[in-house]
Amino acid sequence: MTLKCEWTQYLGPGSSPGGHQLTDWLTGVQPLDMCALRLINGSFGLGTRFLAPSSVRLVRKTLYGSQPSADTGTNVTSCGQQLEVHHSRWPHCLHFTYTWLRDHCRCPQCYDHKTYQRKYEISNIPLGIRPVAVKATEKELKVKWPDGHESGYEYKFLWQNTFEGQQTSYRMPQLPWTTATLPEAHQTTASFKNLTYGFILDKYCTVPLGDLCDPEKGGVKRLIYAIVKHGFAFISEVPADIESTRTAIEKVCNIKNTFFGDMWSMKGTNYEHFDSAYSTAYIGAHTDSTYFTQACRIQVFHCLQPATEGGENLLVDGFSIAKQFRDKHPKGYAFLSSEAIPSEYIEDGQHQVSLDTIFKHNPVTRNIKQFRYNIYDRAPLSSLPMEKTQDFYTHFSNLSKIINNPKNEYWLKLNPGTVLLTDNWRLMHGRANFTGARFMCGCYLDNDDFCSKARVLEVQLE
Ligand SMILES: C[N+](C)(C)CCCC[C@H](N)C(=O)O
Ligand SMILES: O=C(O)CCC(=O)C(=O)O
Repeated sequence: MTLKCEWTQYLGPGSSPGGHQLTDWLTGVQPLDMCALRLINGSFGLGTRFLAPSSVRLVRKTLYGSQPSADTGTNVTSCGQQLEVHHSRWPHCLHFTYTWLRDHCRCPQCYDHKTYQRKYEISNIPLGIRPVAVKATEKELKVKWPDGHESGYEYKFLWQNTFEGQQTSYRMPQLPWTTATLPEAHQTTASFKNLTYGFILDKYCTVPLGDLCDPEKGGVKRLIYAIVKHGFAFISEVPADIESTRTAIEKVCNIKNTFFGDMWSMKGTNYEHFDSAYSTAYIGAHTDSTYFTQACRIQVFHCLQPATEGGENLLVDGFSIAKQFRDKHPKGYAFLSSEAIPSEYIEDGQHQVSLDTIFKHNPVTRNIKQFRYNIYDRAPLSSLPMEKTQDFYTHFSNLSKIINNPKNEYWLKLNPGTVLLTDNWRLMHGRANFTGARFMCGCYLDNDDFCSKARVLEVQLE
C-alpha cells in the first residue's frame, strides 16, 4: 500500500531559513507505487506526489525534523543546497546538487539526442543556481530554473548516472580462478603432468562459430560474458586457416593492427619478428604489449597445426595472482601498484616503450583494472632511484614465485578448429617449448573497441 500526498504549490526563493509552511500535504491513501520526493531545502513547492509508506515516514521526519513546529508540524528542515530524491524502486535515496542537475539537463537546447553530445558552454551556468520549482511526476523529476528554462530527468537516468547510484549497480562478476576453482570441465587438463591432448570444451566458455554468426543465438554476448567472467573463452568449429579465423573474430570486434600486422602467424622457425614468440623456446607466463601505452586487450590464438611434441599453452589468472600477492605481501602490492617500471620492444624500425605500474586500478572504484607482467620485455630499470631498487627486486621476485606456483597454472593443448581468446589485461599466457611444424595464428583486439562492443551488448563492465 502507498500513500498519496498533496503538497501546496507555494515557496519561492528568499523565504526564511529553517523551513516553510506546507499545508494539506497528506490528503489520502492510494494503492500506487511511484516515486517519492523529499524536499530538503524547502525553498520551493511540489505538486501532487505519491509516496510509499517508508518515504512518508522519511518525509514526516524531515518535515517535523529536529525542530518540529508546535502548531502545524509542517516545517521543512533545511539541509543545504541540494535535493534528496527517493524512488520506490531505488534501494536508497539520492542527493543532487542544483549545479549537477542544471549540468545534466537533457532538453534539446542543452543536449543533442541525435549525436548524444552536450550543446552548451559550462561557464554560462551560474554555480550558485537554484531552481524556482521542482515537481516529481510519475515519469520524471521536473525542475524549473530562474531564467524560465525547464529540465526533466527520468528516474532511470538519475540512478544510472550518479556516483551513488552506480555504487549498487550490477557489474558482471569477474571470478578470479586457480586450477582448483576453474570451471569443472577444465580441471581434467589443469595439470601439466595429466595433460589430456585435446582439452574438454565446456559450455560456459565455448561458443560454436555458428552461434556468433546468428544474432538470434546471442553467441557474441555469451563469448564476451565468459571472457569478462573467467578471463578467457573459446570459439569452436572454426575452419583451420587464417582467413576463417579473421572472419570469426570480426564477428566479435574489429581487429587491432599493430606492427605485427592485423592477423599474425608464428611458425617457430623464421623469426619473422625478433621476439621469442617466433622461436620454439619455452615462454613463461606473461602479458603481451607491456611496451604499448595501452596494452592490447584481447589476445587471440588459433593453433592451425600443433607441435609434434610440446607447444602446450599456459594460462594464469593475473587477478587471482594480485589477490594472493596482496594478501601475502601487502607492502609489495602497494609498491608495484605505485612505482612505474619501463618495458620495451626493439627490432628494426621499432623501439616501443611504455612506463607503467604492474597493477593498475580503476581510479574511482580502486578495483584492479589491469595486470601487466612480462619479465622478458622489461627495459633497463631506470625509473627507480638506486635506493629503491632492492625493494623492487624483493617484491618482484615474491610476485614471480606466486605466478610460478603450479596451483595457478592451467596448461592446455590448443588444436585446429578451436580459437582461444584471453583478456590480456587480466590473464597471462605462455607456452611449452616444442618440436615440429607448429603453426599458430591470431590477432589482438583493442581495449576501447572490445569494451564498446561489450557495452553495446549490455555486458556491464567494471
Ligand atoms: C602475439 N604475437 C606473436 C603477435 C606477438 C608476440 C609478442 C610477444 C611480446 N614479447 C609481447 O609480450 O608483447
Ligand atoms: O606460441 C604461443 O603459443 C604463444 C606465444 C606467446 O607467448 C605470445 O605470442 O605472446
